[in-house]
Amino acid sequence: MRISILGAGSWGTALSNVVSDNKHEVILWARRRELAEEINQIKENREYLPGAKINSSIVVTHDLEYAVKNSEIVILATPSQALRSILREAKKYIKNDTIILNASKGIENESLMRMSEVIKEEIPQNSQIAVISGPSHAEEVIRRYPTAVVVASKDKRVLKVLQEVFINNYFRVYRNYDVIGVELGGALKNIIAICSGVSEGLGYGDNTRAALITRGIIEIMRLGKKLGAKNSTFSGLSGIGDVIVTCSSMHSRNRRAGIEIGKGKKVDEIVKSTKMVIEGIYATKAAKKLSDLYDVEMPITQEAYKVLFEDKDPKKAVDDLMARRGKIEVY
Ligand SMILES: NC(=O)C1=CN([C@@H]2O[C@H](COP(=O)(O)OP(=O)(O)OC[C@H]3O[C@@H](n4cnc5c(N)ncnc54)[C@H](OP(=O)(O)O)[C@@H]3O)[C@@H](O)[C@H]2O)C=CC1
Ligand SMILES: O=C(CO)COP(=O)(O)O
Repeated sequence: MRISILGAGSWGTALSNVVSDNKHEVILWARRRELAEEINQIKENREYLPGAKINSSIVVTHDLEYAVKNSEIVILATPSQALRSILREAKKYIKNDTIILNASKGIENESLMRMSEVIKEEIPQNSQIAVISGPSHAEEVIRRYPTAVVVASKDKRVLKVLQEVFINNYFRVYRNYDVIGVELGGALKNIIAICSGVSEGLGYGDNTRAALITRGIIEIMRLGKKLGAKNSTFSGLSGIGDVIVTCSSMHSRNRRAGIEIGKGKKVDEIVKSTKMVIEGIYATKAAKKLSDLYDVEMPITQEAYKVLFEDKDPKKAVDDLMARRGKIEVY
């Protein structure tokens, strides 16, 4: 199949290699011409995944029309807040029967929409929309470390096609019909990953991380339920699986940002110091709004918002979480 991947950051590059390993024709779109040319030349994305070669058959281009035209699958692997604008440019080249797969993990801050909702709104005539999510750091996928993810779509045929396209001996793909749950898990776990980092930066240990992971997934479930997700999805790869990996991995940009915040660095400084996307910052903004809008109890998210956007002292945020009245352990 001819597969286009939009976004030549870490994830787009790693996913390109997976489908290329499975012998598909892969075109990777980079927004900067220089980056496209460099990857084509040295067969490595030195900026985002240094030290890992990509397959020589992958074509990297800056030409969006060339990238997208005639593709049977288009994968969106850009930061979530940029997805709509890229889709607006690309949609005139996308055929109505092309499968559109969202690989980005976020919620649009303005509209509070999930990425598949943004896709549906921009390309209403296309119903073959899906999402891929799960515990999958690009740095490990590019090195072919065994990884398991989930694809979700309402369309049974689309799910089968995507599972077949991605699955191989190091990339195991499960199917799920719960698009809402899979997408929300991927977006909201980034908030908990930042908090886990903050806790580490403050000098706290494994108990605190385990508490954040467990109570964090409960917050995600509460909001998910309100938004129409299935509870069981959050015990899967795109829920607890992704919370675990991002809260504990040295690869997680969200966790690393949290560590810096816990050590006293300002959020603006952290964002300026990296070209890599820290999705949890945007997810916190969206989730706080959703929590208020739907009256869903999300104390960790609310404290994360205060730390990220209202300059609250992270130590005080933890103290305030611990000082909440005693409760029964219920969802
Ligand atoms: N990294 C990972 O392991 C995983 C990431 N994801 C998700 O994939 C998505 C992409 O992340 P990832 O690949 O890691 O990102 P990176 O931080 O590695 O790279 C960012 C990419 O986005 C591009 N970009 C940045 N801002 C814009 C913009 N305004 N418009 C268009 N393109 C832009 C950059 O282009 P340029 O180089 O020109 O600045 C670069 O290609 C995120 O939603 C992330 O959560 C999902 C699973 C795993
Ligand atoms: O989603 C990811 C792994 O599953 C990537 O997490 P970070 O964006 O925190 O690096």
